[in-house]
Amino acid sequence: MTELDSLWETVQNEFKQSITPPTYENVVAPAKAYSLQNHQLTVVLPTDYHLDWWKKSLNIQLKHILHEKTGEEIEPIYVLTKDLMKKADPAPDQPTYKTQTPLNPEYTFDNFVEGRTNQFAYASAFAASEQPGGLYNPLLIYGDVGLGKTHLMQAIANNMLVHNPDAKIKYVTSENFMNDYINSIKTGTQEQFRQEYRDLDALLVDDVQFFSEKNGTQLEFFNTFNSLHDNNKQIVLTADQNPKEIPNLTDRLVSRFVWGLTVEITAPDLETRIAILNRKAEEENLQGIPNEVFNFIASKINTNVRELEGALMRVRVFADLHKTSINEAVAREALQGIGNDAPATLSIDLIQKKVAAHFNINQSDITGKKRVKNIVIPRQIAMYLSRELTDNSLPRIGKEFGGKDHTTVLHAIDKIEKQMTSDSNLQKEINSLKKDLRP
Ligand SMILES: Nc1ncnc2c1ncn2[C@@H]1O[C@H](COP(=O)(O)OP(=O)(O)OP(=O)(O)O)[C@@H](O)[C@H]1O
Repeated sequence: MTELDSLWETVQNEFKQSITPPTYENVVAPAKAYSLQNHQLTVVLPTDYHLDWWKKSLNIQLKHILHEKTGEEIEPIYVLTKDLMKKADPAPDQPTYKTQTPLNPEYTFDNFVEGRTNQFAYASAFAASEQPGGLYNPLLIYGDVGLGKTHLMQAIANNMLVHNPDAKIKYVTSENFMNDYINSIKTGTQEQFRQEYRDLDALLVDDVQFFSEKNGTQLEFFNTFNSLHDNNKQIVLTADQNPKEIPNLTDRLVSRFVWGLTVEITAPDLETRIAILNRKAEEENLQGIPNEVFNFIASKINTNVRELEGALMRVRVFADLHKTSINEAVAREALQGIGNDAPATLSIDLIQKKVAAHFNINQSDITGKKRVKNIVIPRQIAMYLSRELTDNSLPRIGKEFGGKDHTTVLHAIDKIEKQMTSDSNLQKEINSLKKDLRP
């Protein structure tokens, strides 16, 4: 039994205990797990009726069980058997390189919340999808885990398919690519492999940092890349860091990766996190959640959007189990020990001390009134961090900065946010302070 089979058996057993026998027999038992890749579990279902049922009534619980069993936030994707057959279509005994991960239809530009830290990536991805093979080729999106790289990458594919439903698009992880390549060597079917990877309108490869040290695969990918690029076919790549910093990637591959446009996504700021939570609640049909709940979750989970979604889901399941509506107290209880406990432990005082030490000035300068540049900027940064890393209100922050008005705080936050979009050194400095404050 494969790991996936055994996980799916556990999942089905969990459902068995919580739903009625007829629902189990008719809806859960016929569902099969097809693949688990890239935090996405593909579940294959026989009919539209099953699809509807899983999406509307079992989705949340499935996510919850998967999280409990694996410790990870896994997104289920539901596909119909007939659609999967169309996609895979394997001829007997013949390896096929079409066994790509299906696209998640929910990963669209419409479902993506734009904010300061992902705006550029969003705009570039959208432009690439409107004019594939054009200026932004390849488009490489890089950033930490769970910040929306795969979402944007698949949104490109989904949008290309809206314009041209026959477009030949392949979405794979770099690991898939390597496995296909190795398989083709083993079975002497390299020609078929090459044809299938090169006869595409767009190739999307997730997590190219995985190519590190895999020299044979790098060479094969280099050739695939050149062939597609020479024919003006769109290439989209993601990585967890700037390709120039990925160890053991050949220079020529790195130079190809950065040929078109390289864009970074960084962790969303507080406002974007709140907007994302609102959007997710809407998508899940959760109505009437008070704003304090969104504020609380967003200040607790401040790095990874996947975890942000997971936290909202956890609060929802917790409220369901306790048969209560979602409020701040419920959210606090449900998320105990999850994310950072910044609101409780990280004080404005500590932020001021750290920022002062970092810039070699006194804490009294930070809270004081001096208007010289080498003090004003650290002061504004400290205000910005107090808003980002704690759940203190603007008036409260103003008070702790020597009794300043809340509009002064707002102005400082605004200024730092704007400056960060054009000044990557400032961005790095603030990220390093954040890490220091919350290791
Ligand atoms: N700005 C956003 N708006 C809406 N949803 C988002 C946004 N950013 C991320 N998400 C959601 O967060 C989850 C994680 O995103 P995604 O899988 O694209 O991250 P990633 O950067 O590819 O992570 P990894 O490196 O782990 O693969 C997805 O469900 C995605 O839809």
